[in-house]
Parts: sequence; structure tokens; C-alpha cells
Amino acid sequence: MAELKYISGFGNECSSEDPRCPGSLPEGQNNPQVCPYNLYAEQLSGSAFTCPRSTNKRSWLYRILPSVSHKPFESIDEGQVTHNWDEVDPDPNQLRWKPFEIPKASQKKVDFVSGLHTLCGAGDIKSNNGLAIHIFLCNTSMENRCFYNSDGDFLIVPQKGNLLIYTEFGKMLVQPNEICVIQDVSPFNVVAWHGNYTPYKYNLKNFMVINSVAFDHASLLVCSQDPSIFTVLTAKSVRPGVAIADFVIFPPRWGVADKTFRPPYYHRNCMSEFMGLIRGHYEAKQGGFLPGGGSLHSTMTPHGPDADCFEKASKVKLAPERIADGTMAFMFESSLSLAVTKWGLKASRCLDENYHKCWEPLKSHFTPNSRNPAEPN
Ligand SMILES: O=C(O)Cc1cc(O)ccc1O
Ligand SMILES: [Fe+2]
Repeated sequence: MAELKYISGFGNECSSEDPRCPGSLPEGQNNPQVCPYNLYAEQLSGSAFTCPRSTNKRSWLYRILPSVSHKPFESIDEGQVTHNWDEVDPDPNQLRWKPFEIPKASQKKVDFVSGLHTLCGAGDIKSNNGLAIHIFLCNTSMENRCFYNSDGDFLIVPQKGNLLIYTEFGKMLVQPNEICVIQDVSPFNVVAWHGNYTPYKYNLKNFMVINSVAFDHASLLVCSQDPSIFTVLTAKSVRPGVAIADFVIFPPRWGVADKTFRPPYYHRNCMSEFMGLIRGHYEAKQGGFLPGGGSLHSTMTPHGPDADCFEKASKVKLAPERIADGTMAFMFESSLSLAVTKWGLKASRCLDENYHKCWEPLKSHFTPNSRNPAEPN
């Protein structure tokens, strides 16, 4: 396939015309009485009409037939997609999954849609307020079918293999370490479009991460260097500063903080945290948390570095060091309390029953008679 060309810019007003139909974008207006080439004008809105201009998201598409000219929708019974968050009793335990198994194409062909498995989520589709985390496990391309998600934005984080995604705005090749956001209806008959509501992809290696240059990784009140500094994308809730979901990454970077325990600290969080690993390892858990697996620490569930990480990071002589070279971990941090599905707990057969054991070797170092800890060697 010829190399794909991309339009650059996040949230920009972009436009595109099929080179075979020059001038297919109407000039000076969106909805002429008759469109160039006798195309149909169709608007796709991503924000309420009443949103202020600065937050207004919409695109205009000029297509051979409007999207409405489809056959009636019919329900299909396949896949493991659910929005039933009461399938199992609430589980406050720390949960970790071994790498999810991709089915073998020689046994059964599974495409992206059939390969969607809901792992956890919260909220309500009808009120358009919520979040679902699905694991996609597929081995074959979609043929003669397309997919759109009218429940919300779809952020895709591939871990293995490449995705060539055909959208009504054009094609995107998305590879591990890249992400993309889509919702697109895809009878592929769009000749031209313009607007600021489009699918996009992003290479995580381009994210400019910041970190402490003096001390502390997460000081209270002032200058909080918590993972919010690693936030790439935010799905906002109606409460200012509180996200339905933040997409956060832990990319390769420098660690230079003085007199500081540098790995993630122990914490209980009023937000829920789902983590995954695209490649390498995660600094707080060198073993057990593997690429292609995941972990969930839901609201207020305590977690933090494993015993080995704690011992090493408490003793190490602090010098500037490269952290996480060759690795990429990510997190969805959500203000919703994420419930796990039956598939997540049982049918996936990937739940790591031994996860809690990574904290078992933690021992008390309390020294009641000596206030000052010994200097590391
Ligand atoms: O739990 C985790 O490993 C993610 C995380 C990292 C960190 O440095 C601070 C808070 C946090 O949730
Ligand atoms: Fe955390």
C-alpha cells in the first residue's frame, strides 16, 4: 500500500478533498443548495450546537450518499461487550491480568468487532456519562463490515500488531506506541470534508514529559508532581478538573530528584486506575506486570511499589538516571468507580491470582529509638 500522508495538528480545523474531484469542498459556505459534483452535505457534530465557539466540534462531509441511506439496524449476538456493571459483586481487591490471549487465526478468525471484550466500566450509556475499558483480541481484518460507536469516543491503544483503520475521513495506520481516537460511521463514500471533529492518531514518543528537578515526586499542596504531569488526553466530566478519564503515560525520561523515593509512592486514590503496558516493564513492578496485561486499582484500593522495588529504591545512591528506557506504560485514571465484568474475573482466564503476593514481603523498618534514617551507601 502507498505510504499514507497525514494532516498534522491537534484540534485544528482541517480539510481534505479526494484528488480525483478537485473543488469538491464548497467555497465560502457549508451547505449550498447544490454541492459541487452533486454530493450530499452532511454535518457530524461532536458537541452540542449551543457550546461556545471555542469548544464547538463539528465537521462537514461531502458524500455520494448521506449516512442515513442505510438498511435498518439489526442486533447481532456476538462478542463479549457489555454495559452491565452489576454482573459480579463489587471487588475492592487489587486486580492484575496476565497478557490477554490473542486467539489463533488457524482455530477461529476473529475481527476487531468480534474481538472486543469488556473488562470493566461504570456509568450509563443513556445519560452519556461513563467509561468502559475493552480488551480487543483479534487476528483478522474486518471484511464487508464496518463499525461505529455512538456511545462515546473510542481511544485505541494497540499493544501488538498494526491496525490499518479505514474511516470516513481517510485511512490511518496505527502501530504499537501510537494511539488513535475514532467514532466514525464508515460507508466509505466521502469525497471531501472539513472541520475540527475528526479521527486522529498520535505517536506517544512525541509526548514531552516533565518531572521534578529538585525533590519529591508528589508533594502535597504545592507543585504536585503526580501522574497528572503525564496526562496526554482528558475526557472531561462536568466537574472542573475531574475527568471521566485521563489517558496518562509513563514514558522513558530522566529521574534526577534529590533525597527522594523516586518510584510511585504508596497511595489510595479517590480515582480509579486501570494500567496497561505496551512494552518493557513498569518501574514500580519489575515482575508480574507484563506487556499485553493490565491492572485495576479501583476507588480507594491501596497500591504502590512491590516489595523489591521499595527495598531497592530506598537504598539506592541517588544520581541522575534514565527511567523506563525502551518501555511504555499507560493508565486510564477515572473519577468513576470501575466495576469488573464476568469476563474480566473469570472467562478471560488471565486474572493473576497471586498479584497480592508482590506486597507480602514488605516488612516493617520502624526504628522507634532512632529518628534519622541511615544515609544510603
Ligand atoms: O499506581 C501507579 O503506579 C500509578 C501512579 C504513579 C505515581 O507516580 C503516582 C500515582 C499513581 O497512581
Ligand atoms: Fe496508582
